[in-house]
Amino acid sequence: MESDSDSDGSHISATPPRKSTPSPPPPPPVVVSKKSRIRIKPSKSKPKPDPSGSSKTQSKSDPIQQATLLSLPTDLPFQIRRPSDAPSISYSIETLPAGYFSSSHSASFSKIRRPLLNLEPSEVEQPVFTSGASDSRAEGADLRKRGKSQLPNLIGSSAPMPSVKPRTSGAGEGNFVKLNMNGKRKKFLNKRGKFGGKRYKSWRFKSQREKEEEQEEAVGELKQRGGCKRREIDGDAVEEAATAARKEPSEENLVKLLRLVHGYDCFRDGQVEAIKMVLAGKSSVVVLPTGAGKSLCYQLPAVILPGVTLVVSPLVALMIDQLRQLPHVIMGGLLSSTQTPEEASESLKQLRQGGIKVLFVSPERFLNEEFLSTISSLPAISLVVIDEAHCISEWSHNFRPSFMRLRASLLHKTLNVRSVLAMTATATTTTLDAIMSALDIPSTNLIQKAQLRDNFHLSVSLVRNRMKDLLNLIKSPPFVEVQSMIIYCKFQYETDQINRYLNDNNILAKSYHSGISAKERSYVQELFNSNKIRVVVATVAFGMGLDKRDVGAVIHYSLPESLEEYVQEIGRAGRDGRLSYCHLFYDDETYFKLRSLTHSEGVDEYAVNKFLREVFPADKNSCGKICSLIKESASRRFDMKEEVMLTLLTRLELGDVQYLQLHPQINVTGTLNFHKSPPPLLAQKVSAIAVILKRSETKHGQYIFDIPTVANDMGVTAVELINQLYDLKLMGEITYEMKDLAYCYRIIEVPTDLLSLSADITRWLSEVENCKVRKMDAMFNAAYFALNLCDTMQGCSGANHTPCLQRKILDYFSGVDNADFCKKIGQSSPFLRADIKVFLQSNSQARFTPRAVARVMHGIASPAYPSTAWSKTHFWGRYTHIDFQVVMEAAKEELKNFVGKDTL
Ligand SMILES: Nc1ncnc2c1ncn2[C@@H]1O[C@H](COP(=O)(O)OP(=O)(O)OP(=O)(O)O)[C@@H](O)[C@H]1O
Repeated sequence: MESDSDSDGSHISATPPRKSTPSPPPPPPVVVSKKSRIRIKPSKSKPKPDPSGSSKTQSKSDPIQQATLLSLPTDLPFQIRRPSDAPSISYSIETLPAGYFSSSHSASFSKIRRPLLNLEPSEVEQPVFTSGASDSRAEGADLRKRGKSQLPNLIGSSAPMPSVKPRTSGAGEGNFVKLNMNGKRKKFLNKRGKFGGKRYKSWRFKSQREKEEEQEEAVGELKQRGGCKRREIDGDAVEEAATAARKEPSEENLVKLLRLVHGYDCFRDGQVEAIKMVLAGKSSVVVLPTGAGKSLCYQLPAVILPGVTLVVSPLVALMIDQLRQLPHVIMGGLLSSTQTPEEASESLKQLRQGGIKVLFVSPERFLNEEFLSTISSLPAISLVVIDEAHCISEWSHNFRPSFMRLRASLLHKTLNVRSVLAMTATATTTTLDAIMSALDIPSTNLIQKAQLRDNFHLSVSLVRNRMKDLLNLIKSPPFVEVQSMIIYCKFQYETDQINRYLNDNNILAKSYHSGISAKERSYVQELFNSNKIRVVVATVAFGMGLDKRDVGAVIHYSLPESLEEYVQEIGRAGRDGRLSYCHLFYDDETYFKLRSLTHSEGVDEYAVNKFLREVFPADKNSCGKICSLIKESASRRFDMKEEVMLTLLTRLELGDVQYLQLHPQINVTGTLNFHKSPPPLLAQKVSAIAVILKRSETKHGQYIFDIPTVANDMGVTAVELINQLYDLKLMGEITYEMKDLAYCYRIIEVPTDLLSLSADITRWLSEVENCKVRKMDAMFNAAYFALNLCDTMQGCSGANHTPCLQRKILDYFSGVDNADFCKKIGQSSPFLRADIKVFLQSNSQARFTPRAVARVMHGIASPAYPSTAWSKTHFWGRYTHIDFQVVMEAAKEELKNFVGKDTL
């Protein structure tokens, strides 16, 4: 999810020849300027290159796309209406006829309304506040067409678990289109006539292009669902069964409800336990394997419990998928940063009015005052679900600082939440401890099953000629029989290369990574789901939450960064319970590169201290002030990735002492034009304008100002100021633009001893960095062990390494540390010091820290030393095989010796 290996690191080249090259340009000066925190002058923004590259042209001439579009049904069951006199908000609500469900206990069954959200599934929810003034929204996905498959219960032991069925050629059942349950044909009701199909309630004119995109997306959704019709649901029966289960949550009553709501016959392993725990109001952690059906553990309670269920998810795309997968009796909603403020307000309004039963939110929402006050004013939050709960822990493979906000104190005390359900498929014992302590969940409330399904056939091989090896693998049994497969790569450029290579070899494939547009990504997913392509070649960006049941194989073209990542990714295969094949290619070189990348977020005490000095102004009276840190420029100044800065700020907010309070990210540089009243006249009426006139610079008749500065003067929050400006804009008085996305915060307490605070934080960050390295080593060692050291008596044979890999994975999750048997990484090199010396001499105009030098030697780009400039040096990536700490130590020594240099 968060891993930058999707985008970073693709620059890493093989060790270049030793020859002298021209010196790269010096990095930006590493001088801290206080002015940089509050910027008045707008910086010239360069047009950004289209990350999708030529994807648009490509998709137009794409034969698969053309074929798909040509075969579109002409009688699609939806209409698109857009009145011309519409304000610029856009959402759509589906309303079932009143009385479709009669409910006495809550609004949840009275009608089913499904908001159509105008949003793009971006990779990660960004905690951003965007002004309505400058919004342009991507097209929405139709979230209503969610045909629910009715499938045999194939995974889990409480349910009848068939012996793992082998995958036969063409056995792909397709996704989502299973309609047969218990051998009986279920009735499906086409709601088209009844509900008038899809009704877009949209009050804004959209461009022709937008309309086309919207149609394509809706069609995609329909196709993704395989044109599946809805199951008829008897609302009264659901209501009756829910009431019975509320009164007596026996397994019998729960199964009755399960049949009605989900169409399944029995629960899978762990589900009943989890559901009973939730219904008893006990907070719990559920650790079940991928594809085991964790979502059902909150979906069914949501039908039974009277209040709202909040589901916190790390990815917007994941939230959208989960919203789609909600059973039809549950009214779902979503709050994400991709919505306009109006859309978000509409969701909150619906929430307040009882129109939403399950709300998907990003953890960043817990920064938003309006959201928090709405939540705390609700009569009842029955349940908060934390999906992918490992994100809470810095010891997981996917730590999200924003998840730190979800602590027991906030959830229980401030928001009065009844119980919390934390769910994950991949948590080590250390991660689990961290989750349980953050959420205050007793160990008795842990529901944990084996973290690996038993329908995987795992194999490993050493890379010789990677592309050819891959092709041979796909063309030989059992992979040649597999209808639907995913190939995971580390770098975006690899996915594109392999995609071309496979298509050249008559294998229908598409690549998927965060560098292509959201629209194209969902298009690829749609082609895959409808079995129009056989292979998706993807980075880590593809996968989480992906529930295509008939994926029969996952191939790792390069090593994952941790066993958690490996387990998550192979977990996309075999979700139909059949045997699925997972092959891993590995080699030392990739391991070295990836191990280097685990150091890309490391920082030194020096940088942390510099950061803290800028976060906390020298001004003694700064408590209570709103400050901001412009992300892009600060990232370069401190040579810190944006995520690292956010981690630091979150720690300053949520650590032992609360030094600051984070606010939503906003663009902090405003440029204002007056249109009706003369500025001084308007200033007499509106205090915001008076302050802006006082605090702004004028340039070409425009007023340029810093939003936090004006907000501080007015004694309001930045968001309140923006709302005032927005009102003036609607009145035609002004127009404005905002830029320079920044972290915003209010200072609560200025630390007295910055030095020791820096030392503490740095120690913590370096433990996190080491933890990542250990994860990488454990992954490599498991593969190495399977191939080289495995005791074949344990059941491994030939290409089958299932028994030993399974054991390694389970040991790893249960905390058995057996990763130390293979030490591939070098601890010394005779030429290292000499090379560093030459490097420093040939770049004498630049300033370095030991870490900056080690990064160059390891081929790791950083904000102040970008690969565009530094990968040209022939030392770039030359020492990936030597431990990063060893290189850093050597750099420290050389910097000390380097006469005339600031050794830092
Ligand atoms: N009791 C059940 N019987 C049959 N199918 C079930 C049952 N429970 C869940 N499923 C189905 O199993 C599939 C996987 O469920 P879900 O997406 O909740 O898995 P998950 O545990 O969240 O997996 P991941 O961690 O990989 O996201 C879904 O299609 C779901 O409908």
